[in-house]
Amino acid sequence: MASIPSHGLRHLSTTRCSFQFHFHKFRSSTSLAASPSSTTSHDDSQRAEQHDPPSSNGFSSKSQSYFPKRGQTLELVCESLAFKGKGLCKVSDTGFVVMCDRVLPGERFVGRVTRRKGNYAEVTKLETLSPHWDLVDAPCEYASYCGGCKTQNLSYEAQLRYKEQQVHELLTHVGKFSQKELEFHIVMKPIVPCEIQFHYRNKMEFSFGSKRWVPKDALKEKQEGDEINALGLHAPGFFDKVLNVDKCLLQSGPANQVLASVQECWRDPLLGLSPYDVHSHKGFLKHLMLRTGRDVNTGLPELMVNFVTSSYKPELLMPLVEKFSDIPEVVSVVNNINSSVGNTSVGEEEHVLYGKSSIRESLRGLTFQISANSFFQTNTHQAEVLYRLIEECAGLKGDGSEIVLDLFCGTGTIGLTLAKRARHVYGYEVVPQAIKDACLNAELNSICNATFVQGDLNKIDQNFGNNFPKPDIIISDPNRPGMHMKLIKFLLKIKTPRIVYVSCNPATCARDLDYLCHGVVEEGIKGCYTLKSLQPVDMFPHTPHIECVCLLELTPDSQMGS
Ligand SMILES: C[S@@+](CC[C@H](N)C(=O)[O-])C[C@H]1O[C@@H](n2cnc3c(N)ncnc32)[C@H](O)[C@@H]1O
Repeated sequence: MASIPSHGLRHLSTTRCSFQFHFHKFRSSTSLAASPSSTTSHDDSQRAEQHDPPSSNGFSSKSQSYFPKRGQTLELVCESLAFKGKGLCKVSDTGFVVMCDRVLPGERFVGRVTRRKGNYAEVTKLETLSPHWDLVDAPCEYASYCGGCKTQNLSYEAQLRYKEQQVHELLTHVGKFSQKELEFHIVMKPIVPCEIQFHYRNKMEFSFGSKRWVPKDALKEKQEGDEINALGLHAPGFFDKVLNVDKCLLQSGPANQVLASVQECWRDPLLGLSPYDVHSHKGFLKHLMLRTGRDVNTGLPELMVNFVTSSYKPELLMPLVEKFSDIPEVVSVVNNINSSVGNTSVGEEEHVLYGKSSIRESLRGLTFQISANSFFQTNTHQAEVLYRLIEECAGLKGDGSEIVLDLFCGTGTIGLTLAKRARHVYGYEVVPQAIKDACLNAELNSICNATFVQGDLNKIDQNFGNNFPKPDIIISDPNRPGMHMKLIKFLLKIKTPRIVYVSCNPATCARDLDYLCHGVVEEGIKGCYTLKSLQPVDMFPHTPHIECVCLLELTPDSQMGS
């Protein structure tokens, strides 16, 4: 990711196109001292992020007087899946809540208490005594220890059921919505499944590592002379250990072909390649990023291969490139140079080694250009579904009279898909490169009624809103921490007729919906929106992630005084 500027919104002078891009500047508050509101926001965000089970979640006074000791072993049954896909269990007799990674509902197991966290404890699974309900065979050989797909051996129907249940519980406990407000399946809709449950990811990033992580079960099979370095995915909880992976069932077929051909040869001593070591900071190869797009004319897949290395030595990479050059889908090979000790995939320079510098993808009838580091929805198939839902919720009249404010706009994809029915779209985003891409995407699709502004939405002040007309519809699509209290207060003040809140974290989503609908009680600020619908969408099968599209409308009485 590009570095996030530490101050407020800035001008971008790029006006590559003859379009009407005005790069406004809105003043940001310079004082970042924690105000009561920001403290509230932060505390709540932490609670919502961690999803500490609140007291209304079945915690009896009996359970509060009991606390298991660190190191103690307990026999437990997983009751349901909670936030981040952790199994929620209760200690028999006391009802005390413990959370455990990698256990699934119905599974009886022995766990060891590892740490206390607020009013619950975390345990690590030692042994399964009897398996969970809805057991299926996980098709991927790495599923039981790779950090990516935690629920591959849970039937897909059960995965959906638990995701839906989780959203409902968060809305009740964190969002404080009553059953009446939620009117289950009227306001809160059944989750939209993903039709494609494998090969849905258009981007995967593999790491090269000098320390191969071998799961305990596989240790006994380990042979003398086994490789110690690896190309694959980081072992859960380790920044320096890599699980060697020959293929990943979440990425496309051509991407797996490239991964296999790199795996076949990168360790050949004749090539002189070495994995980067995160401790000694020596070595050359850092990451292999594979992105799959589409030739928008033929509809056929096209692939970008991005090698992230610690220095620029193309002569070392070219023999690798030759190994997969016969894969027809590969249309672009780039090399990002990241010479810093940090291990991110964004380089300070980028060189094209073969073919084009970017690939393309189409979404909702528009064409988007994707370069190595630009943000694009990771599941293209389901993004089509998600964006259709957003469009439906936005409910634009289509007569070109309405103003859309697209907050956290990334590369402008949501705003641009709405632009043809709007008078004007204003997009706000913190990453400068994303703003550049948004302008480029507008140009590519001949969209002239869009303005993209770079700036930090966590640092807005009372002047925010002075540089654009009052919006008729606001789209807000923040990343996992949700919206800052300053933005919540702006939304409560501006009283826009409709907000479409798109969230990738149901915990912070529930918190923000509570503020918008019920108010910021600690500060005596009233809520002014009504939750009209909340639609969970499964964008990432086999993982704990849940996306939600929420429609909020201004509560009729609140319009007065706006
Ligand atoms: C979930 S993505 C949504 C992107 C876009 N709406 C889309 O659908 O492709 C969240 C976006 O918010 C941006 N972002 C994160 N924090 C921000 C902040 N404080 N101010 C403005 N933008 C921010 C991220 O860079 C990212 O592009």
